[in-house]
Amino acid sequence: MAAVHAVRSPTTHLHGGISVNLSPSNRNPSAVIRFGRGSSKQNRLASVLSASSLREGDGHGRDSSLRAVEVKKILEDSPLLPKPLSSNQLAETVSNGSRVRVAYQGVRGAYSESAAEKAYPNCEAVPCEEFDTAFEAVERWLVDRAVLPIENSLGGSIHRNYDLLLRHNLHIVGEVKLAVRHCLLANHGVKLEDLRRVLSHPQALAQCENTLTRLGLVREAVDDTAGAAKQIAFEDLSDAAAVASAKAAEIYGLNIVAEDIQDDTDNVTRFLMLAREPIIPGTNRLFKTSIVFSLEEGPGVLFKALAVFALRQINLTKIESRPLRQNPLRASGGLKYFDYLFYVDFEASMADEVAQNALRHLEEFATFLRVLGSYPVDTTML
Ligand SMILES: O=C(O)C(=O)C[C@]1(C(=O)O)C=C[C@@H](O)C=C1
Repeated sequence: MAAVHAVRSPTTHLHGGISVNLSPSNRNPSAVIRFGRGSSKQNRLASVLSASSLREGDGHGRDSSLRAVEVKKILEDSPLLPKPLSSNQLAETVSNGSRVRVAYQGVRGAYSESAAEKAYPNCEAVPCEEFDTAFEAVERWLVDRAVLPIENSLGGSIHRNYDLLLRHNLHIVGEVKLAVRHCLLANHGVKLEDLRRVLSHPQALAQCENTLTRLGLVREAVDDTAGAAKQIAFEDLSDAAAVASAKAAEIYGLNIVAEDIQDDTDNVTRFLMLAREPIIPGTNRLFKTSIVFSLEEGPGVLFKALAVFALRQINLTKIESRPLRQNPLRASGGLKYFDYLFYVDFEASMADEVAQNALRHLEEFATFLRVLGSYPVDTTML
């Protein structure tokens, strides 16, 4: 593989984007939560209720039953009262009914922006500089949701997001799969043979390994694919191209020099939808559950852990191990072992008794276990 240089993209902060100062003193949820004046419905309710309390004592007459009907109607219509939750709705709307604000990593034209729009049609997609920032933006109520990549069919896992899932307290409320079709973008007038360098997100560079090697281009890693396109355009580079989407070409006024340059036509990235609250798992559609656990050291312990699913015919769709950072090495019998966290996705809803039994069984020998979310499977790519 040709050399990869780490280069930070120029100004990855676009208008409307988030670059939060993450110091604790900056916790100010009032920046996004507004408490408006009472609505006309509230005022109507208040006057009906005060009229009824003023006339307490005559509460069995015709007047009072009319008032009861009126109060019931106002309450039913009121946006202030929580509506019964349905597991389908929970992933898609915010409680005040306004447009969902969804954080993603990158700048406009990034694949993550398209994933956010696929996950929450009609949302306001909010660009963030880092994955970490997107997590924090949800936690601090600056946005309602985050949509972040977790794995790609060619490049594998996005390890950073596995680690952040554990460090933060968000819940997985859904997944979305996006077909990723990479283009080689350059300034107008620049031909394929003029190119010496290629800029992109490391995952995107890895997904186009064969084409980039064939073209003999030196890889330069930047924060996101669209950021690479932006840099090519803003610096008017004539020896460099970006691996990015056709949408990025349109936004930054670049020419598509080559299309579908990924190593396989089936290039799919899976993104997680994250929220402050979990959704209530259902059994009305295909659900998946994501968990993370750690185990004691010993022969066959991982085999036993995975057997709790096999015994119950539960299909595993993903397993990933990551070093346990706070405690990466464990000493036992004079030896030092690496300590791991295991992330497992399985095809069952936490509403299913069989899934609950499997986790109860796993708890018997896991040293730590957390359910990251139980959410509907994205079946659009099946
Ligand atoms: O750089 C982008 O456009 C992104 O959205 C990031 C990202 C990733 O992190 O995997 C997302 C989808 C593609 O797999 C390539 C890059």
